[in-house]
Amino acid sequence: MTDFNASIAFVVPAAGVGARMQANKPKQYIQLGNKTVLEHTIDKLNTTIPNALIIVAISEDDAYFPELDLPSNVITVLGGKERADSVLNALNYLTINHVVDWVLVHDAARPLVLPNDILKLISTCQSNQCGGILASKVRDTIKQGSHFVDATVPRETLWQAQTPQMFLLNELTSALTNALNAHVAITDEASAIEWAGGKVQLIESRADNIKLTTPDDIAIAEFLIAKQTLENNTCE
Ligand SMILES: Nc1ccn([C@@H]2O[C@H](COP(=O)(O)OP(=O)(O)OP(=O)(O)O)[C@@H](O)[C@H]2O)c(=O)n1
Ligand SMILES: C[C@](O)(CO)[C@H](O)COP(=O)(O)O
Repeated sequence: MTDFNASIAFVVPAAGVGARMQANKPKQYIQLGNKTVLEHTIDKLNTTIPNALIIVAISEDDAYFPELDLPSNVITVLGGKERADSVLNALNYLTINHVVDWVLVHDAARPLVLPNDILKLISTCQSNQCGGILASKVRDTIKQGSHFVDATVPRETLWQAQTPQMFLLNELTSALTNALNAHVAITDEASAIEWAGGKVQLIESRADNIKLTTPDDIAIAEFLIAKQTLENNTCE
């Protein structure tokens, strides 16, 4: 039975180019207020579990990361061709170099996550001894089609997967390795666990834990980061 306070590490895939953002730099290095997207994201993880190991996967030609002011519990590994490859590189590093039970994978491009939601994910997964993901329930009517509607999809059981996604390190490493070797299309960690026949808990999160993807996401993120900063300062 894993100890309730089993060791935890974070993996942050941050090796993407951010093509859909159409910016002059990878989106994880866009400035939101006084910090970059990645610095905000790392701050949220450090606030959640102070001094937990944070493994950041960055691209080989990343000239921005060395300019950041980051704490000593942040370590980098090389990213890969796809997000899943970057995550697996980090998982393999963790497996070889550290004793970790649970790993939480969180997109660098999701700086708006709230530590309380991450803590809810951690406590639920550790209590139930089952991996899980933050997700938000679909609120709009969902249509399927390309240029015309083919069908309206019942939304009662539809969720939008977010991150962090939390699993036992050995379980996720094995599932992701096997899924990628089988050339399975993996867009999140849960997909690999599902493919391997594992269970994934859905833990409801806020809809504003968005992944910065296209230019219209920036204004939303700037507003929400400023709002969170104001609320944190008011609480102190
Ligand atoms: N080879 C890759 C691709 C993506 N990511 C990371 O995975 C997260 C989510 O991926 P996505 O939003 O798709 O980022 P990009 O791939 O950079 O975006 P785009 O598809 O628009 O290029 C991001 O933090 C991104 O940096 C990564 O570590 N390694
Ligand atoms: C992991 C993820 O953020 C969950 O919604 C999403 O799958 C990442 O997709 P992307 O195409 O790599 O941004």
